[in-house]
Amino acid sequence: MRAFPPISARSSTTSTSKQRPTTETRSPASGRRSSNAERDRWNLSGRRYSGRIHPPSRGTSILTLAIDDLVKTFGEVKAVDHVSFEVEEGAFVCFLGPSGCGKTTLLRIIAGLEQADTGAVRLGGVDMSGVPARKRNFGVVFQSYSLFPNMSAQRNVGYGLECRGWSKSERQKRACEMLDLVGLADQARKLPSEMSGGQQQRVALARALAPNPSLLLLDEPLSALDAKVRDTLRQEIRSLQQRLGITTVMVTHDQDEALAMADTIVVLNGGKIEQIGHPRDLYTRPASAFVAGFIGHMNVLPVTRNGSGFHFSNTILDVDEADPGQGDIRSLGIRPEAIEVASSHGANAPRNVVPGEVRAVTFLGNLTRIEVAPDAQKDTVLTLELHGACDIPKLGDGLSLRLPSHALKVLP
Ligand SMILES: Nc1ncnc2c1ncn2[C@@H]1O[C@H](COP(=O)(O)OP(=O)(O)OP(=O)(O)O)[C@@H](O)[C@H]1O
Repeated sequence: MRAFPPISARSSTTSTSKQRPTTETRSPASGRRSSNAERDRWNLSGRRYSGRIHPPSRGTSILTLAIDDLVKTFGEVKAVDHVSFEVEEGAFVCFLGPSGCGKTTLLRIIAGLEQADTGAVRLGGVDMSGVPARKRNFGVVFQSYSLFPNMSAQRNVGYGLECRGWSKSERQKRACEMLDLVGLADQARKLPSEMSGGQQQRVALARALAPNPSLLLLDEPLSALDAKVRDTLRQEIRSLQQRLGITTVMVTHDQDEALAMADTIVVLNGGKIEQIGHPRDLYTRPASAFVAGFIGHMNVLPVTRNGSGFHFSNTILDVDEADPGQGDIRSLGIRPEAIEVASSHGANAPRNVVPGEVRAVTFLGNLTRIEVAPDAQKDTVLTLELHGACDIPKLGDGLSLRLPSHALKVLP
């Protein structure tokens, strides 16, 4: 696997190497390591691909995407508010955040479909500000597949190549290659109306990849699809992106999608970056209560603090976290899967044990989610998850919860 991280916050060290990063992938067929050329010949479903996908002709330079202090306002709304970061070539980056946080505006500025008020977008050190969208050689896939309804899948894929000067035979050959790549070789003559949503989005992806773009931009490409298709296509897009080594930026408001697909997630809130990091780091070390609540579920415990430690609901909580600091700490966080069931206790529960009452039990197949209202603080419901075959409590049961000191996080 390629060394990580592929993206760096502006303040961190940027890559100055001129060598293309080496990506090592294993052939799904043989399990052995593949060369770049070989890697190009698998299609979306991981099957051998019969044609040839030419890697983008970028020489040996690294095409780092640099977002430099971008600002975009619409009237009173600051959609993008001094955003800066860098994406190294070959990375898969997700913009994640609630509705209206500026994800799409940021992506559209990168694509050249929106003009920033100030700041710059650079690719491989070249300022793209004056370059119109159609000349940027970026592939873009939108939520609404945006296919021409009167054109076959093959013509849709080849369409963008015409204005790039490809001959008819080259276009046809390329379109067939690309449809093969996305597992639709046998659907080339179908109209979009004769295809499923998932197939149409594969055609849109094939069209975006056809001109060998230097950057792939995906704007909620899976949100119109049903859950099962979305899940399959999610894995296929990620696997294809890794095989082609194409730098990809995807907008999503679906945290599961971002966690499953991205090398790096940029969490946005109100036009600003809340945190940038590897999905695991965001989950285990959220930089703010906002990130903690947005990436997975986090139980937030309002606490007071005195000499003996943190106090929550008549319980003293020990926290391992190194030097939680002397600042004004008002809340601690703990993930549902980190909470354990303790043996029953009355009012004099030991440290880190919170007695309560079961308020909700939800069976979710592989796990059961339980909500517990602490006896001494009934308005702060704690959620925990029980896996496998274990005694599942019933509504109204008394249940004591252990909040391990190592799992409690100080929330800034
Ligand atoms: N063309 C526009 N004119 C006016 N306001 C706009 C325009 N485009 C976006 N906005 C505003 O800018 C802010 C950011 O919008 P944007 O579409 O980038 O958010 P988003 O995070 O992609 O949201 P969603 O997930 O709902 O698509 C919002 O307040 C939105 O209303």
